[in-house]
Amino acid sequence: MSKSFGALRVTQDLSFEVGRGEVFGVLGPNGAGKTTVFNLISGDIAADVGAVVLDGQDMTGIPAFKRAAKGIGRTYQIPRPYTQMSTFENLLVSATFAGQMRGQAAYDHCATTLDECGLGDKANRPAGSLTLLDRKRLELARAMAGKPKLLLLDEIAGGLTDGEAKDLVTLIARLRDRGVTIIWIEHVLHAIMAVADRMMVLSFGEKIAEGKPDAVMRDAEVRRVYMGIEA
Ligand SMILES: Nc1ncnc2c1ncn2[C@@H]1O[C@H](COP(=O)(O)OP(=O)(O)OP(=O)(O)O)[C@@H](O)[C@H]1O
Repeated sequence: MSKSFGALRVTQDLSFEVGRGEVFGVLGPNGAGKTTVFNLISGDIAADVGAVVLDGQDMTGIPAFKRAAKGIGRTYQIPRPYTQMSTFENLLVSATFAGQMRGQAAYDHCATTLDECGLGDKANRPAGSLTLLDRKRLELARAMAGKPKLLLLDEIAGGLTDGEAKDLVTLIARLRDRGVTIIWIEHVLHAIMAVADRMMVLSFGEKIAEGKPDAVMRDAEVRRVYMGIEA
Protein backbone atom coordinates (compact mmCIF):
# COMPACT_ATOMS: atom_id res chain seq x y z
CA MET A 1 0.00 0.00 0.00
CA SER A 2 0.99 3.61 -0.55
CA LYS A 3 -0.62 6.68 0.97
CA SER A 4 0.22 10.38 0.75
CA PHE A 5 -1.35 13.37 2.43
CA GLY A 6 -0.64 16.16 -0.06
CA ALA A 7 3.11 16.16 -0.59
CA LEU A 8 3.74 14.01 2.50
CA ARG A 9 4.31 10.37 1.56
CA VAL A 10 3.30 8.54 4.73
CA THR A 11 3.23 4.94 3.51
CA GLN A 12 5.40 3.83 0.61
CA ASP A 13 5.04 0.50 -1.18
CA LEU A 14 4.43 -1.26 2.10
CA SER A 15 3.57 -4.93 1.88
CA PHE A 16 3.21 -7.51 4.62
CA GLU A 17 1.27 -10.63 5.48
CA VAL A 18 0.11 -11.87 8.88
CA GLY A 19 -0.88 -15.49 9.49
CA ARG A 20 -4.06 -16.56 11.23
CA GLY A 21 -3.56 -16.65 15.00
CA GLU A 22 -0.31 -14.74 14.84
CA VAL A 23 0.67 -11.76 17.01
CA PHE A 24 2.46 -9.30 14.74
CA GLY A 25 4.19 -6.31 16.36
CA VAL A 26 4.62 -2.98 14.60
CA LEU A 27 7.35 -0.65 15.82
CA GLY A 28 8.79 2.62 14.61
CA PRO A 29 9.58 6.17 15.66
CA ASN A 30 6.80 8.73 16.11
CA GLY A 31 5.37 9.76 12.75
CA ALA A 32 6.69 6.62 10.97
CA GLY A 33 3.20 5.92 9.63
CA LYS A 34 2.09 3.12 11.96
CA THR A 35 -1.39 4.44 12.75
CA THR A 36 -1.86 5.30 9.09
CA VAL A 37 -1.31 1.62 8.27
CA PHE A 38 -4.09 0.74 10.73
CA ASN A 39 -6.36 3.36 9.17
CA LEU A 40 -5.74 1.78 5.77
CA ILE A 41 -6.50 -1.73 7.07
CA SER A 42 -9.64 -0.71 8.97
CA GLY A 43 -10.90 1.41 6.09
CA ASP A 44 -10.87 4.69 8.02
CA ILE A 45 -8.90 6.07 5.07
CA ALA A 46 -8.41 4.77 1.54
CA ALA A 47 -5.02 3.85 0.08
CA ASP A 48 -3.79 5.65 -3.03
CA VAL A 49 -2.44 2.34 -4.29
CA GLY A 50 -2.72 -1.16 -2.89
CA ALA A 51 -5.11 -3.67 -1.38
CA VAL A 52 -6.15 -5.16 1.94
CA VAL A 53 -7.09 -8.84 1.89
CA LEU A 54 -8.64 -10.61 4.88
CA ASP A 55 -9.01 -14.37 4.79
CA GLY A 56 -8.82 -14.34 1.00
CA GLN A 57 -11.45 -11.62 0.67
CA ASP A 58 -10.56 -8.27 -0.88
CA MET A 59 -11.51 -5.49 1.55
CA THR A 60 -10.36 -2.64 -0.67
CA GLY A 61 -13.22 -0.25 -1.34
CA ILE A 62 -15.38 -1.69 1.45
CA PRO A 63 -16.34 0.99 4.03
CA ALA A 64 -15.00 0.79 7.59
CA PHE A 65 -18.27 -0.29 9.24
CA LYS A 66 -18.61 -3.22 6.84
CA ARG A 67 -14.97 -4.22 7.39
CA ALA A 68 -15.77 -4.28 11.12
CA ALA A 69 -18.68 -6.66 10.47
CA LYS A 70 -16.36 -8.82 8.33
CA GLY A 71 -13.98 -9.24 11.24
CA ILE A 72 -11.59 -6.28 11.42
CA GLY A 73 -11.64 -4.80 14.95
CA ARG A 74 -9.45 -1.99 16.20
CA THR A 75 -8.63 0.36 19.04
CA TYR A 76 -7.75 4.03 18.74
CA GLN A 77 -4.86 5.74 20.51
CA ILE A 78 -7.27 8.35 21.81
CA PRO A 79 -10.23 6.41 23.24
CA ARG A 80 -13.54 7.33 21.65
CA PRO A 81 -16.31 5.71 23.72
CA TYR A 82 -19.98 6.71 23.53
CA THR A 83 -19.67 8.84 26.65
CA GLN A 84 -23.38 9.01 27.54
CA MET A 85 -23.83 5.24 27.35
CA SER A 86 -22.77 2.78 30.03
CA THR A 87 -19.59 0.77 29.68
CA PHE A 88 -21.69 -2.33 29.03
CA GLU A 89 -23.82 -0.58 26.39
CA ASN A 90 -20.66 0.49 24.61
CA LEU A 91 -19.74 -3.16 24.24
CA LEU A 92 -23.25 -4.11 23.14
CA VAL A 93 -22.95 -1.70 20.20
CA SER A 94 -19.84 -3.57 18.99
CA ALA A 95 -21.30 -7.00 19.69
CA THR A 96 -24.44 -6.11 17.73
CA PHE A 97 -23.06 -4.25 14.72
CA ALA A 98 -19.54 -5.67 14.34
CA GLY A 99 -20.04 -9.07 16.02
CA GLN A 100 -23.53 -9.60 14.52
CA MET A 101 -24.73 -11.08 17.82
CA ARG A 102 -28.17 -10.70 19.32
CA GLY A 103 -29.99 -11.28 22.63
CA GLN A 104 -28.51 -13.48 25.32
CA ALA A 105 -25.47 -14.44 23.23
CA ALA A 106 -24.51 -10.77 22.86
CA TYR A 107 -25.19 -10.11 26.53
CA ASP A 108 -23.07 -13.05 27.71
CA HIS A 109 -20.21 -12.22 25.36
CA CYS A 110 -20.13 -8.59 26.57
CA ALA A 111 -20.22 -9.61 30.24
CA THR A 112 -17.32 -12.06 29.76
CA THR A 113 -15.33 -9.52 27.75
CA LEU A 114 -15.81 -6.80 30.38
CA ASP A 115 -14.52 -9.17 33.06
CA GLU A 116 -11.53 -10.19 30.93
CA CYS A 117 -10.62 -6.54 30.46
CA GLY A 118 -10.90 -5.70 34.16
CA LEU A 119 -14.06 -3.61 33.85
CA GLY A 120 -16.58 -6.06 35.29
CA ASP A 121 -17.33 -3.82 38.27
CA LYS A 122 -17.85 -0.76 36.06
CA ALA A 123 -20.46 -2.19 33.70
CA ASN A 124 -23.13 0.36 34.61
CA ARG A 125 -20.93 3.44 34.78
CA PRO A 126 -21.35 6.03 32.02
CA ALA A 127 -18.29 5.58 29.79
CA GLY A 128 -17.65 9.31 30.02
CA SER A 129 -16.97 9.00 33.76
CA LEU A 130 -14.15 6.44 33.39
CA THR A 131 -10.53 7.34 34.09
CA LEU A 132 -8.16 7.49 31.11
CA LEU A 133 -6.74 4.08 31.98
CA ASP A 134 -10.21 2.53 32.14
CA ARG A 135 -11.12 4.21 28.87
CA LYS A 136 -8.13 2.47 27.34
CA ARG A 137 -9.35 -0.83 28.78
CA LEU A 138 -12.75 -0.04 27.29
CA GLU A 139 -11.15 0.52 23.86
CA LEU A 140 -9.81 -3.01 23.96
CA ALA A 141 -13.05 -4.43 25.38
CA ARG A 142 -15.13 -2.77 22.67
CA ALA A 143 -12.87 -4.13 19.95
CA MET A 144 -13.03 -7.63 21.45
CA ALA A 145 -16.82 -7.40 21.82
CA GLY A 146 -17.07 -7.25 18.03
CA LYS A 147 -15.61 -10.80 17.85
CA PRO A 148 -12.87 -9.79 15.40
CA LYS A 149 -10.88 -12.23 13.30
CA LEU A 150 -8.20 -9.56 13.06
CA LEU A 151 -7.61 -7.23 15.99
CA LEU A 152 -5.61 -4.03 15.51
CA LEU A 153 -4.20 -2.68 18.79
CA ASP A 154 -2.76 0.84 18.77
CA GLU A 155 -0.46 1.51 21.75
CA ILE A 156 -2.62 0.02 24.48
CA ALA A 157 0.16 -0.69 27.00
CA GLY A 158 1.23 2.91 27.60
CA GLY A 159 0.67 4.06 31.19
CA LEU A 160 0.17 0.57 32.61
CA THR A 161 2.09 -0.64 35.66
CA ASP A 162 4.35 -3.66 35.15
CA GLY A 163 1.70 -5.92 36.68
CA GLU A 164 -1.05 -4.51 34.45
CA ALA A 165 1.17 -4.86 31.36
CA LYS A 166 1.76 -8.50 32.31
CA ASP A 167 -2.00 -9.09 32.60
CA LEU A 168 -2.47 -7.45 29.20
CA VAL A 169 0.13 -9.73 27.63
CA THR A 170 -1.64 -12.76 29.15
CA LEU A 171 -4.94 -11.55 27.70
CA ILE A 172 -3.43 -11.01 24.23
CA ALA A 173 -1.88 -14.51 24.33
CA ARG A 174 -5.28 -15.94 25.29
CA LEU A 175 -6.95 -14.19 22.34
CA ARG A 176 -4.29 -15.59 20.02
CA ASP A 177 -4.90 -19.07 21.40
CA ARG A 178 -8.57 -18.63 20.43
CA GLY A 179 -7.43 -18.03 16.84
CA VAL A 180 -7.68 -14.23 16.78
CA THR A 181 -5.00 -12.60 14.62
CA ILE A 182 -3.44 -9.56 16.26
CA ILE A 183 -1.43 -6.66 14.88
CA TRP A 184 -0.08 -4.57 17.74
CA ILE A 185 1.59 -1.15 17.47
CA GLU A 186 3.47 -0.69 20.71
CA HIS A 187 6.28 1.38 22.20
CA VAL A 188 6.33 -0.60 25.46
CA LEU A 189 8.96 -3.02 24.22
CA HIS A 190 8.92 -5.58 27.02
CA ALA A 191 5.17 -6.05 26.50
CA ILE A 192 5.26 -6.55 22.74
CA MET A 193 8.45 -8.64 22.91
CA ALA A 194 6.75 -10.97 25.42
CA VAL A 195 4.01 -12.05 23.04
CA ALA A 196 4.86 -11.14 19.42
CA ASP A 197 5.53 -14.03 17.05
CA ARG A 198 6.99 -11.64 14.48
CA MET A 199 7.52 -7.90 14.22
CA MET A 200 8.15 -5.24 11.62
CA VAL A 201 9.73 -1.84 12.02
CA LEU A 202 8.68 1.19 9.99
CA SER A 203 10.65 4.34 9.30
CA PHE A 204 9.24 7.14 7.14
CA GLY A 205 6.50 4.82 5.91
CA GLU A 206 8.85 2.10 4.74
CA LYS A 207 9.58 -1.29 6.26
CA ILE A 208 13.18 -1.45 7.46
CA ALA A 209 13.00 -4.83 9.21
CA GLU A 210 10.68 -7.81 9.64
CA GLY A 211 11.13 -11.12 11.42
CA LYS A 212 11.39 -12.78 14.82
CA PRO A 213 11.43 -10.23 17.67
CA ASP A 214 14.98 -10.98 18.85
CA ALA A 215 16.43 -10.81 15.35
CA VAL A 216 14.57 -7.55 14.61
CA MET A 217 15.85 -5.92 17.80
CA ARG A 218 19.43 -6.96 16.94
CA ASP A 219 19.19 -5.40 13.48
CA ALA A 220 21.70 -2.53 13.14
CA GLU A 221 19.32 -0.29 11.15
CA VAL A 222 16.55 -0.80 13.74
CA ARG A 223 18.92 0.04 16.58
CA ARG A 224 20.02 3.20 14.79
CA VAL A 225 16.60 4.44 13.63
CA TYR A 226 14.40 3.31 16.50
CA MET A 227 16.68 3.27 19.53
CA GLY A 228 19.25 5.85 18.47
CA ILE A 229 22.09 3.38 19.01
CA GLU A 230 24.95 3.66 16.50
CA ALA A 231 26.66 0.31 15.88
N1 LIG B 1 -5.15 12.66 8.01
C1 LIG B 1 -3.91 13.17 7.91
N2 LIG B 1 -3.65 14.28 7.20
C2 LIG B 1 -2.39 14.76 7.09
N3 LIG B 1 -1.31 14.20 7.64
C3 LIG B 1 -1.50 13.08 8.35
C4 LIG B 1 -2.79 12.50 8.52
N4 LIG B 1 -2.66 11.38 9.29
C5 LIG B 1 -1.35 11.27 9.57
N5 LIG B 1 -0.65 12.28 9.01
C6 LIG B 1 0.80 12.47 9.09
O1 LIG B 1 1.38 11.26 8.65
C7 LIG B 1 2.57 10.97 9.40
C8 LIG B 1 2.45 9.61 10.03
O2 LIG B 1 1.44 9.64 11.04
P1 LIG B 1 1.03 8.34 11.87
O3 LIG B 1 0.04 8.80 12.90
O4 LIG B 1 0.62 7.27 10.95
O5 LIG B 1 2.41 7.96 12.56
P2 LIG B 1 2.70 6.95 13.76
O6 LIG B 1 3.88 6.14 13.34
O7 LIG B 1 1.48 6.22 14.13
O8 LIG B 1 3.14 7.93 14.93
P3 LIG B 1 2.95 7.83 16.53
O9 LIG B 1 3.92 6.79 17.04
O10 LIG B 1 3.33 9.21 17.00
O11 LIG B 1 1.53 7.50 16.81
C9 LIG B 1 2.73 12.12 10.41
O12 LIG B 1 3.62 13.05 9.85
C10 LIG B 1 1.32 12.68 10.49
O13 LIG B 1 1.35 14.04 10.84
